[in-house]
Amino acid sequence: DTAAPHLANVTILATGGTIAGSGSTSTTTIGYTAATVGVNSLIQAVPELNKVAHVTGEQVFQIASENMNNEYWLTLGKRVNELLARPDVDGIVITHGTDTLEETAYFLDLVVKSHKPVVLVGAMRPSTALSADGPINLYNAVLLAASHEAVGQGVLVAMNDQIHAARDVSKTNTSTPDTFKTTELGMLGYIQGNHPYFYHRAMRKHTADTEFDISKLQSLPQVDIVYGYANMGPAALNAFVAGGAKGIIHAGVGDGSLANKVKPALVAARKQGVLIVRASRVGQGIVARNGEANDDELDFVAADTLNPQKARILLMLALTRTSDSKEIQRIFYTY
Ligand SMILES: NC(=O)C[C@H](N)C(=O)O
Repeated sequence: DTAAPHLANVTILATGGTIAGSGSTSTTTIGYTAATVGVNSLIQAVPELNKVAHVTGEQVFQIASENMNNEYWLTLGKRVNELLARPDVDGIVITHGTDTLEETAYFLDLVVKSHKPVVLVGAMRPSTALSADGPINLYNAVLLAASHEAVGQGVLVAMNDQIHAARDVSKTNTSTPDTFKTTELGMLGYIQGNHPYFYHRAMRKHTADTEFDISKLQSLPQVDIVYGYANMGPAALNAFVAGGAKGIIHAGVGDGSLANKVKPALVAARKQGVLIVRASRVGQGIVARNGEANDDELDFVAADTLNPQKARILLMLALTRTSDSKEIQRIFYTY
C-alpha cells in the first residue's frame, strides 16, 4: 500500500458480475464467463486506486448477478452496516453484475444505516476485453466513495463517468457500456478529471433516515411480480398466490391499469391478505393512488414512480414492518 496517509479508507466488496468476468479472446464480449476474477486481481489491475484511497478488498460472494437473491442481499446489507460502523472505514464500493445492480443498489439505499458513501459499480465488457470498462468504472467508484461530496447522498451507482441515485437508475440497454440511465428524473452528476461533480440530490428518504432494520432478519417476505400485456389472464397471479406470495407487484400496462380478466383475481388475493401494489411496465412516470383504479375501495397500493423490480424490494421491506395497506402506501410515498 503506497497511498498517502491522509487518504480515505475505502473497502471494496466484490460480488461477481462481468466486471469480474473473463473471455477466451480480447474480442469476446458475449459468451464470456462472469464472476471468475477475484477482488485482489481487480484491485491489482488498477494501481491508480492507491492515489485516491487506502483500498481493502473483500470477496463477499462470486456470482453472476442474474443469480442475486434475498439471502445474498441480507448478507451484503449486514456486512455493509458492520463495516460502516467502524471509524476506520470511510466508504464502500461494491462490484456487482449489471443485470440486477439497480435492485441491489435500491435495497441498500433502504437498509444501510450510515451517511458514509456506498457506491455500486459494474462493467458491460469482461476484464479480458479490448477497452474493458471495468477498470475506469472501478477507479471512478473508489474516487467517489472516498469523496466528501458523496457523503449523505444515499447509495450511488457509478458507471460510464456518471453518478446515479439508486432509487431512479435503470439498466436500459442489454449490452452497451452506457446502459445505466436515469432517463427522465435525471442523474446526479459526473466524474471527470479525478473529481465528482454533483448537480442534483435524491429527494426521497434513504440510508440513515429509513425505518427498515435488517440486523435481525434471516429472510424476507415472498413478493412476486406479474407482468401486464394484451390478453393477460390471472394464471400467473394465481400461481404466485398459491405458491405463498405475501405481496404481488402488478406491472400493469400504461399507468397501472387493471384488465377485466385479472381484476377479480387481484381482489380475491387481497381478501386472502396478499398485498397488491399497482406499478407499470412502461418505465417512466407516476402510477397514482386512486388514478387508474380505486385503490381506496380495492385496498390496493400505488407504486408511484418505482419500477416493478424496485417496488418489489420496497414492498418486501414494508412487510417486515406492517401489513396495513394505508401504512404501506405512506411508505411508497416516502422512499
Ligand atoms: N454486465 C454484466 O455484469 C451482466 C452479467 N450477466 C451480470 O449481471 O452478472
